[in-house]
Amino acid sequence: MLHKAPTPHTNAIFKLNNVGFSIGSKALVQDCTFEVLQGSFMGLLGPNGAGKSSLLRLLYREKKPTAGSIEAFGMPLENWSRKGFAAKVGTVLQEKAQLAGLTIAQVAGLGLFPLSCAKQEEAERIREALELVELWDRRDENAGYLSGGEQQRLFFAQILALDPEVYVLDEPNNHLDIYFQIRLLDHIKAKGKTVIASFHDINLAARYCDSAVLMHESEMVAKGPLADVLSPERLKGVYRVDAEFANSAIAINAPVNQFAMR
Ligand SMILES: Nc1ncnc2c1ncn2[C@@H]1O[C@H](COP(=O)(O)OP(=O)(O)OP(=O)(O)O)[C@@H](O)[C@H]1O
Repeated sequence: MLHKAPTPHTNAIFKLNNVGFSIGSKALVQDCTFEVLQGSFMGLLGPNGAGKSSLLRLLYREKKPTAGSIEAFGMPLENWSRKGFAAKVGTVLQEKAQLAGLTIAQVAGLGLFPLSCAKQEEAERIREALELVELWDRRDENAGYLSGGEQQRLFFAQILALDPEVYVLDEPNNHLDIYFQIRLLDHIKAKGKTVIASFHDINLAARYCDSAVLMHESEMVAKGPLADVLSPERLKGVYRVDAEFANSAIAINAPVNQFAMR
């Protein structure tokens, strides 16, 4: 459990101070204290059910913390107007909206409302984003018929059309083939924007993240450079694998028998 006060940074985009989120008696997030610095690409790591999506939900304001506080751009998160916040912080989420009845181009433009830009600029943003995810030629098709990976590319197009200051990505590589995983995340990384993204693939995280927060059973158990966060002890205790993370890659020997660990 980490209870240290956050060190002051003038360029912190998000500042979390002992943040917690519970539903009834169940704690989904506990004692999270860290900062997301401007221009950093931060990975949110941890096994299934660790609390990664729940924490991201607090950052993009789908839920409110039940303990602690979050600041965004130097202001309490709850003080931001919906439109002001939506212009600065974009998301690609695990849960997918219902797309049936909307065209691919319409879905790509759904995130643009906070910009209030002219129709022509809107159209250009949508075109550029759909070309990038290679769905421009299919722009008039029903988005509801897209495959899982194609839908994920469309959600990338949505955030890329907006191109916010902060990208909040919940398992961005979900459903994507290896080409699009690399193409889309390379593109976002090259922008130099602030990114906080949850990952299951540690090697993919290593390619992009300059820092990481590791969660386990709803608590933050480590933060810092990825290589420090993913020590062999933590890989064993948190991920339950006998493995070593070195030279930006993970070498897994074997899963750890949880009964043998007790
Ligand atoms: N509405 C809810 N009510 C009760 N428990 C919930 C609710 N939503 C999530 N949980 C539980 O909270 C825990 C954390 O879930 P969360 O989705 O944040 O984990 P995660 O780290 O993103 O997992 P994964 O890697 O499997 O996507 C899980 O045990 C989940 O079952």
